[in-house]
Amino acid sequence: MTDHQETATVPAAREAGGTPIVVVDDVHHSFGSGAQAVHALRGVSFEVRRGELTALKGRSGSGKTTLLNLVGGLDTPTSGRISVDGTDLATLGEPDLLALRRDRIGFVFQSFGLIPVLTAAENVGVPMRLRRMPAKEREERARTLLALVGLADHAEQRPGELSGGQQQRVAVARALANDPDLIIADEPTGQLDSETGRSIMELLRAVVRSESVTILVATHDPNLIELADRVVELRDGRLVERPPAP
Ligand SMILES: Nc1ncnc2c1ncn2[C@@H]1O[C@H](COP(=O)(O)OP(=O)(O)OP(=O)(O)O)[C@@H](O)[C@H]1O
Repeated sequence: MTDHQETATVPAAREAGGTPIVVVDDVHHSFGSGAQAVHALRGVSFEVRRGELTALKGRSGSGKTTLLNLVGGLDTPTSGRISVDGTDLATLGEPDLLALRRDRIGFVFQSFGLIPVLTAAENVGVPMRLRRMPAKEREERARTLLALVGLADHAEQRPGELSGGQQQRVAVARALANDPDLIIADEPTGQLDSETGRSIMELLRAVVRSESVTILVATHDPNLIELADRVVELRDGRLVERPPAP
């Protein structure tokens, strides 16, 4: 862990005085019931501070994806509370959750999730289309974002014509399309070689500053964790507590 990092226990975050954009409070989540139930999260509490890159680390099966899905409003916790930007997700109906996911949160996945028949620019334009942004404005913003991620010359290429790293750059541009407050990234470097993976993390690091966005990224790659401002570690569905940084 580098000097600037802290572990995101709730008291540490409060002491440091940052405003939280995500508050996870005693969240439990199980899949199935009875003897077959899998308790993926067993009482997790932490905060994600605005304007920071928080890494969520933990071995395979520790509950990272489950937690990201809950924070992104893709699933509802079995118990406990999650708020994003001051709104308790439990108070939102499906249309409001949909609007939150569309307008306030950008998602980046391990498998890129691009639409193969669309060009890079059209893929970046998809979230803006869903918001009914006029075509000209949409195209201009898609090009600006592709330039931001270093793909100005690749706007007309389809995903199959791009490398894995380039595809993930398109996905990062798409996640930024609606100017979100928060980006949730689940193992964004999992399908990339280590050098390309590091360049994607450096890109995420850069957009935290340039686009004033907050990022919560799950990864079990120790090399990538050092680029985070703050690290949250899950083990068997529980947060690993560490003493506060000196
Ligand atoms: N839909 C589901 N139904 C049943 N069990 C599930 C489901 N999704 C996840 N689990 C279980 O919950 C636990 C946590 O899984 P999760 O995918 O959140 O872990 P992870 O840390 O993201 O792992 P990985 O790094 O492999 O993606 C695991 O035991 C997993 O098998």
